[in-house]
Amino acid sequence: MGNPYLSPKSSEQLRVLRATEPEAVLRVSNLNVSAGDHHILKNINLEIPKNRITVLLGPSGCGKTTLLKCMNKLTDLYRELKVTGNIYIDNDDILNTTASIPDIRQKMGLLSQRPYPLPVSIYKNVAYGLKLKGVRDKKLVAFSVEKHLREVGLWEEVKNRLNSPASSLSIGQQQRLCLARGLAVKPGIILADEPTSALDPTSSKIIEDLFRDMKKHYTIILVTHVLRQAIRLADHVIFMHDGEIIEQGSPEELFENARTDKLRAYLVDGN
Ligand SMILES: Nc1ncnc2c1ncn2[C@@H]1O[C@H](COP(=O)(O)OP(=O)(O)OP(=O)(O)O)[C@@H](O)[C@H]1O
Repeated sequence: MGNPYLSPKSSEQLRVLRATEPEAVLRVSNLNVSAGDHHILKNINLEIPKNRITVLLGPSGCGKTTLLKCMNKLTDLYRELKVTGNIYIDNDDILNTTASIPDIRQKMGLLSQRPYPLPVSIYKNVAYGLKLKGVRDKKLVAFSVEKHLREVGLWEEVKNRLNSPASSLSIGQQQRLCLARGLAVKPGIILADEPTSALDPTSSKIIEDLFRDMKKHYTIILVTHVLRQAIRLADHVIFMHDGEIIEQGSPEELFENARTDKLRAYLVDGN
């Protein structure tokens, strides 16, 4: 029996909505991060839907990168950071698990603001990811290198110079090479921290188009403070301010029907 307060139509709409809602691949529960007296992340609770682009949006210093760092345990590198709470990936709480850090990180590809290719050839950059996965068969490595370079739209541009140093590529190409390297370890989730901020408009568009295409196979969590990029790409939006989640939901809910003054102000002037 349906809820008597809902009209039959909205009850049906809800049923359809629930049936089509993607499952969550990552769940954050009561996450707090502090450095001394500075409470950087304040009781964060969220779910990341599978095969969607989730955009973490908010003014500079609100904690977006720190949240991303918690998700692949990069916070372990900063002894001054105290992290408490739970982050569930595949029902395993990565903040309180016995799984090794490499095992956890293999589930996630990380794309940072600037590309950091390894100081080796284009080929070896992608092969490195496969090596990490334990792939030794040379034919299989060659097949996979091509596959992942194709996946990021780089194959045609580099197929005749695979042994050239990665540093000989343009910054936009290097960013796609880093993405290919990350994809080679078969992550389910891509963490992207302002991945187009160092790129020219053409290279940025290539990355944006890739993300739209990649969400068929991957879950993407994208940090950006470029509002137009968020509007172009987001399926799900999390708006943060001063270490807190202020609003989260669909782009329509946040961009067209903001409920809080903080989000409304941000949408007007980005602050
Ligand atoms: N290791 C650290 N030690 C002390 N403070 C830190 C540390 N890491 C981050 N912070 C502080 O936490 C706050 C959030 O930083 P964070 O980089 O997560 O913000 P952000 O929203 O990603 O900012 P931006 O958009 O400018 O990159 C900032 O005030 C920052 O100075």
